[in-house]
Amino acid sequence: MANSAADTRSNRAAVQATNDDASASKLSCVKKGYMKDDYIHLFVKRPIRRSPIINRGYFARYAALRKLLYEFLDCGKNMDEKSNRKQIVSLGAGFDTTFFQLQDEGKAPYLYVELDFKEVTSKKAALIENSVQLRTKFGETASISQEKGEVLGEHYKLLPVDLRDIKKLDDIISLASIDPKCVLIYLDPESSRGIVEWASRTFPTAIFFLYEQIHPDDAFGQQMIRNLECRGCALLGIYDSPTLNAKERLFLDQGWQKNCFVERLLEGLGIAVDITKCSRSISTKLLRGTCRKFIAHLLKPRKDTAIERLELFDEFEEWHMMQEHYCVTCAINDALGIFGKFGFTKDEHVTNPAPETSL
Ligand SMILES: C[S@@+](CC[C@H](N)C(=O)[O-])C[C@H]1O[C@@H](n2cnc3c(N)ncnc32)[C@H](O)[C@@H]1O
Repeated sequence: MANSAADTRSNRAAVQATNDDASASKLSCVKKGYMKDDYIHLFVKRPIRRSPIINRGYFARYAALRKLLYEFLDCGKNMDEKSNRKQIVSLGAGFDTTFFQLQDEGKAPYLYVELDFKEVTSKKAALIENSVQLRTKFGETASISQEKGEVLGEHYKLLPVDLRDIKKLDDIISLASIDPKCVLIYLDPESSRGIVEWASRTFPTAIFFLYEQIHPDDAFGQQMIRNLECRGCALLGIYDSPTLNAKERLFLDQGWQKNCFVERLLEGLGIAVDITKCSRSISTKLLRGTCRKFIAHLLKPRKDTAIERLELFDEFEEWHMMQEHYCVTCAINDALGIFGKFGFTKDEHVTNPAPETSL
């Protein structure tokens, strides 16, 4: 679809505003104790308290990405330092603070590149420039330009680009000095064939991580689409790959290697439950158990936070339905053979349990 036609259906400003929404939701989670982030408050003008179900949804997304991110950073540890230089490219990075957190944890990759619309990167560059806490993360030699919407440090780059402009993406790769060898790319919320194909062609040793919506056609899905359209953010890609299979095809057809996996988070973790197979009272009990296991899986090995005790929560059916409409795609190109069995570990299975199962 031509950019201008896509822009009419999915308003550019509204799409950019999803970033403010994401940042406010993250801050809400941080304030409730779901996760730690010492920086996100610097990017939020008006803090909002989100409902428990939204907090949990955000936390799940954060925890899933974090789990795979750490796994990626740990891959190839037996290689020499130079051949194992990891790079992360965040497509539609918004005001994400992962880079700052990884630095504090001593886990920052060799290069971290963030891309977004210029309107967003300019605001981010301004916020970085005006905060000592953020500015000092990039070293003495870094240059920050609000006007260009750029931050250029030795190990971090923030650059403006419209992701639909594939030719520009190639220019960005050379501008950011990205070595195509080993890269983690993640994208949300909108994917397109062009970007998936471009990434596969450009990076022979890479993992593409994508977290996004599926099943636009059932009642919950239709409501989800309506809500986003009302805000001017049509999910332009969802009808093109509305199911797990279609999502897998999208990546395989665009050249990603076969060991790509696409899963609903619950299935990825081996804790999916088919609630149509149990009575209502049992299903509530099961869903509560699934919810608990879901969080426990995502939190491993962090055992210090009992997420369940943070907020009163009893919307298990709605939570389950919501999770059924999001999936994680991890597409892998492994020319260097370093990713092995990359992915979620499925060590606990509760699929279609017998009705008498107690949790
Ligand atoms: C929901 S926000 C997510 C921000 C961040 N990744 C996070 O998790 O907090 C989506 C971001 O994608 C950006 N985005 C969407 N379409 C884009 C495009 N065509 N080019 C550049 N950025 C885009 C938006 O501006 C927005 O900042």
